[in-house]
Amino acid sequence: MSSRTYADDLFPLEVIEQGEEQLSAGSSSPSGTPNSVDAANSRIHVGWMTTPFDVEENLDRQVAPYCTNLGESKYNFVSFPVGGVVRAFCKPTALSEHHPPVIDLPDVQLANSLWETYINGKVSEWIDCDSEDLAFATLSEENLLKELNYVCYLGLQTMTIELKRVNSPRTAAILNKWIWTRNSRFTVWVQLPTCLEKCMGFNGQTNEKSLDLWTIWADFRKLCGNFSGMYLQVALSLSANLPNEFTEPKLVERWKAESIGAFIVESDLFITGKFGETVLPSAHLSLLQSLWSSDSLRLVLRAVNDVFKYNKAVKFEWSQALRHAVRDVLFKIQKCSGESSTDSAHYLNVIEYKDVLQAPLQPLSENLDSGVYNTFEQDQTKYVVYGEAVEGALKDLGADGRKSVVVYLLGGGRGPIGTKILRAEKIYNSTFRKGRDPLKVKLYIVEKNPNAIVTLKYMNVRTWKRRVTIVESDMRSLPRIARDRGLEQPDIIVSELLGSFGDNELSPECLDGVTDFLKPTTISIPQKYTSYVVPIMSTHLHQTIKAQSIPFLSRAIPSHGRAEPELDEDGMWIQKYPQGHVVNNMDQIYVVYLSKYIPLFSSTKPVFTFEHPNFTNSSNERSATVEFDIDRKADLMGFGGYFDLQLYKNVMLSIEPSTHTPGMVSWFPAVIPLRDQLRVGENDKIRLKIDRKVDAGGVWYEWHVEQLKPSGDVINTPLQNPNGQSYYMRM
Ligand SMILES: C[S@@+](CC[C@H](N)C(=O)[O-])C[C@H]1O[C@@H](n2cnc3c(N)ncnc32)[C@H](O)[C@@H]1O
Repeated sequence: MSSRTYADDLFPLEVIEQGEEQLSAGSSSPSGTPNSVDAANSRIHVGWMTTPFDVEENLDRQVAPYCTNLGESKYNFVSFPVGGVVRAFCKPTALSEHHPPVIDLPDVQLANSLWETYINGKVSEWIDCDSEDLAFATLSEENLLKELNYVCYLGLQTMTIELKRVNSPRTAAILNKWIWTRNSRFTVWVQLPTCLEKCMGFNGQTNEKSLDLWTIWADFRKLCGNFSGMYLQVALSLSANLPNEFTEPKLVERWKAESIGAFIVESDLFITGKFGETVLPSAHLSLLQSLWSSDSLRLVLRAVNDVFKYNKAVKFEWSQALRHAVRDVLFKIQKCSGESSTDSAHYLNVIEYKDVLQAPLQPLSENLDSGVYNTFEQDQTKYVVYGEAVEGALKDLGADGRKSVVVYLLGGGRGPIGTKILRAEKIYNSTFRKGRDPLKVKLYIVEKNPNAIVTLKYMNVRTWKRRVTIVESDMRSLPRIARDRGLEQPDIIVSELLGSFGDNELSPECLDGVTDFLKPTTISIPQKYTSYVVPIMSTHLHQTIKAQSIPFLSRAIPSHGRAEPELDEDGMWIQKYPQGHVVNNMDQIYVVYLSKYIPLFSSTKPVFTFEHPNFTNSSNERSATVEFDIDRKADLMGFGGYFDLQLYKNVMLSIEPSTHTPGMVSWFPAVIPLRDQLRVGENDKIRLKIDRKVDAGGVWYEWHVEQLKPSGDVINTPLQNPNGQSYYMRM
């Protein structure tokens, strides 16, 4: 017995090497680097779609040698009819008395693991559940179910079904029921042409003028209940003529917010490049490259004639041309964006957080743990800029020659900003006092987390030479404590109590609590912060938020809403969700390192602004209406939320995309979801109406969207998070 495996037999490692050099022409990547030809061969998976041109006698029983042949031409998998080629390619007209050939693709010809890994099951071409011929539609439905069952029987991981029509409600109904109710998971690739003329039912009438392929797909996935993009994906089949929606960037972009599983490329698309190599035309190449978001996407070659049936070399050229088209894409994106290049980003490994939902911290009502503080502290950028702000304030105050400045750090955590304040004193003295009459900073650190106080005391002895007065207290009690203990009033208060949406960690409420203790001249660092929003599209995020569920043993973990867990009649603790779990999921604000999304407007717009000190004691309740013009058909999932922070004068920190502080990873964007995706159209106006409400126990946002159609029609989405039932920031 040799040590060869089944897989080696099917897809041998020995491959035809001619053409490699030619294919690499123009590439600067040395062989052996992550994007070398060899690496690309194993990293980028190209499949072969079986068509009637492949059919040979007994092919349905010769799957193993057939795959081996394709493996020699560097195809990693095959999209093969799940019922076999005899059944798949029979003409609908030839279906004698509505009896199609039976499924006849014996399983034992391949090991189970090979079906799983190497075969994508293709639904028979003649199946058309939405045919106008109702008897044929019914026959198709029955047979689609048989093939879905056979996909499960073979244990395939992926299958492909072609979307043939502008409207496919019956096909969607079958799939919708299947994916939601069957306890067998495989990924469905919905094959969609990139030209409307290929869709049955399209006749170019005026009422279809606004129809596009994105809408056909978006309607179909909606009919499938927007099932998880892990299991329901679109496979774009690139056609020779690409309509506007696949060339105009703002329309192409929408696909970045969808779950794409594969690209199907027809063999007649290839042209000869300037070195005589096989390449894709530039429009197709740029479409493919702009949507190539991950090397786990699949490419599938579909031959459109049998001219090259026995020509392995040409098949090989096609597969390599496809790999070549995308092999450097991610490498270049990472290089351009400098992703993960900063020390902070590297340490935090931000890439791992892509599209992961995080609940915003509530550092006021909950005590942070050491690990969370440690994570904050990796982002040196934030602390450096805080240090610069304090230097600016010391310079201004110190200009009158005073000998001391009283600084309170409010919410000190483990003290990193304290260290920056003392360093600012040193820098100020060496720059402006030159060793004469040095300015002394009297530093107080106020912190309400008793655990962090342990660290602060340790830091005081070890690092700050006992220069710091540590006050273990909620800062809102500081005026009273200061009176009792005779503490001096601050010249400067420094705090960092900000969340991804600015005020959502209750900085305004905390800082208002110390106002009585301030001098009229006290400087607050920060002086001001503003939140911003932009409408976003992301089917993936919508699905992810909706799909969150609570395991039994977590049933009493407190929600983020107003209600608290209670002891149930059965003696077990439980957190109740009278509003329903899905509403609870959708009515919260999340923190997300956004990746699979697109903004639907060119810039953000401001929402709420807070200034400190708030000597006039003005209310922290807010109400804002933020309006955006929509320039394309899209599904609005909600809003990306950001903030910027004016620390002192022109010293700023920002996560607002156009002014983002370089290298700072302390805050990922906030996401304010809508309960359902809202279909918006070109020239619609959407208005986010958002309130910040405050009561004795806490703060919450309520929001909804008003959609104004060009016709004058107005659609209102339901009010979200009424009374803070799902998201309530406790004081
Ligand atoms: C976001 S953390 C920042 C910690 C630290 N300044 C840093 O930048 O690493 C906010 C800190 O403020 C503390 N905090 C929040 N509200 C407070 C309050 N009302 N009084 C005192 N400390 C508070 C929290 O316990 C936490 O340590």
